Amino acid sequence: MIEAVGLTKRYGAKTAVYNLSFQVRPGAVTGFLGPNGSGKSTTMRMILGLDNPTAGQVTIGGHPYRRLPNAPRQVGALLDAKAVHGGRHARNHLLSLAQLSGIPARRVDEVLGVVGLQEVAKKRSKGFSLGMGQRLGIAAALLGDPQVLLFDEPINGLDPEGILWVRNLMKALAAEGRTVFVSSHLMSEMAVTADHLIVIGRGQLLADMNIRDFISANSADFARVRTPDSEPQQREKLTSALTEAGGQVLPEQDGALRVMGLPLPRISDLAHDADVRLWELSPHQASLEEAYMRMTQGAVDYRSTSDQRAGLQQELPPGAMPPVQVPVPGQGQPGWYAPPPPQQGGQPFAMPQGQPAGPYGAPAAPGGPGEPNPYAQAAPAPHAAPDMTKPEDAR
Ligand SMILES: Nc1ncnc2c1ncn2[C@@H]1O[C@H](COP(=O)(O)OP(=O)(O)OP(=O)(O)O)[C@@H](O)[C@H]1O
Repeated sequence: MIEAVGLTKRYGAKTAVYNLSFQVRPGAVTGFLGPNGSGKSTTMRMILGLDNPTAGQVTIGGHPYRRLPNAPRQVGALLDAKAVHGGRHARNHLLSLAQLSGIPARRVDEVLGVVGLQEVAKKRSKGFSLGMGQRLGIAAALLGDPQVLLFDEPINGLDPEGILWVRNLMKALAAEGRTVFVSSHLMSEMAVTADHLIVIGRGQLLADMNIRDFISANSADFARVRTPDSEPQQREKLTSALTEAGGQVLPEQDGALRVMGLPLPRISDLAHDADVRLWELSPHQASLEEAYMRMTQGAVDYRSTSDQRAGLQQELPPGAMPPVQVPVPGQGQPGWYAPPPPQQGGQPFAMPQGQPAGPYGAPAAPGGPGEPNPYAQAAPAPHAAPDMTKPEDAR
């Protein structure tokens, strides 16, 4: 198990991680999510003893990484797939790592088989594609057959087959009782890989919960309603009727309506009363991506603005209408993924039970690192898969 308590890291004036406390348990894939620059890599580096915490501590099996006996046999990690001596053959790279940790050479050939790089084992890694580099990094992580595995963005650059392979590998490792901690930005992938989620924003804990609970706590169920495409006035009429009845109505990109706050039979009755025909009326639950966007929208450091193409717009011919601006999720529309929170007038983020609220809904810092919270004034806010860890002939 990995356990962080009050973990804080500052780089000069920059607080990368603040008062982070969590546990990563064995036997599950734990996803580590957060916007760009939220402190995921810094946290992983501190877990692996590559950075010293400014305050707090993090242990693996009760010991800080640097005091773990024979750490490379207990903990494997993929942090930066590019951190490889490019002039070395893939096999030699793994051999040198194995020798440093007293791992027999035959294990190198095993892990090359597991990650599918046998054919290129004698090729220099500087000629490797991004995906091949990721596979080599994963091979290095598996070398010591460790009980604890950390992967920072393991599917970066992988093709669909590679992504599926990593997904099955993570699940298989967890099903063997290992601790698997994996960061990713690909929500659709996390939704099908992780059992548990730890979400951070601006270095602070936003959520630590089972993936199903996370989605239901951070998303409002809604109905998708569609009126005939050729009759926009029907859509407007229905929007007014639903809004008057207390529903919240948002346009979907494909012309349908997203309706919250009204049950499906009531929407049907209101449409009938307004003499509006429906082409679609369906229940919908938000995806992990939507739940995640809702939770992290107050903790994003880098936001895009819409491209005005100043001076580059072609003048419209006389009488021509400008094109209709279709809303694009995440672009200049902070509320797109974030309809009103499920709890009326409540805290927009799911809170770990029984903890007082800190900024962004993160737990406050009870007795934390003993310093003021640097963000206090900040912006508003398994079924067992086949054993993929062994070469096919050994399964
Ligand atoms: N060595 C360093 N010196 C100064 N600032 C740093 C250093 N390492 C990280 N930071 C800063 O700390 C913050 C957290 O960075 P970190 O790389 O941990 O985020 P991340 O969640 O892994 O981001 P991403 O998803 O983009 O990889 C960022 O603002 C980053 O600029």
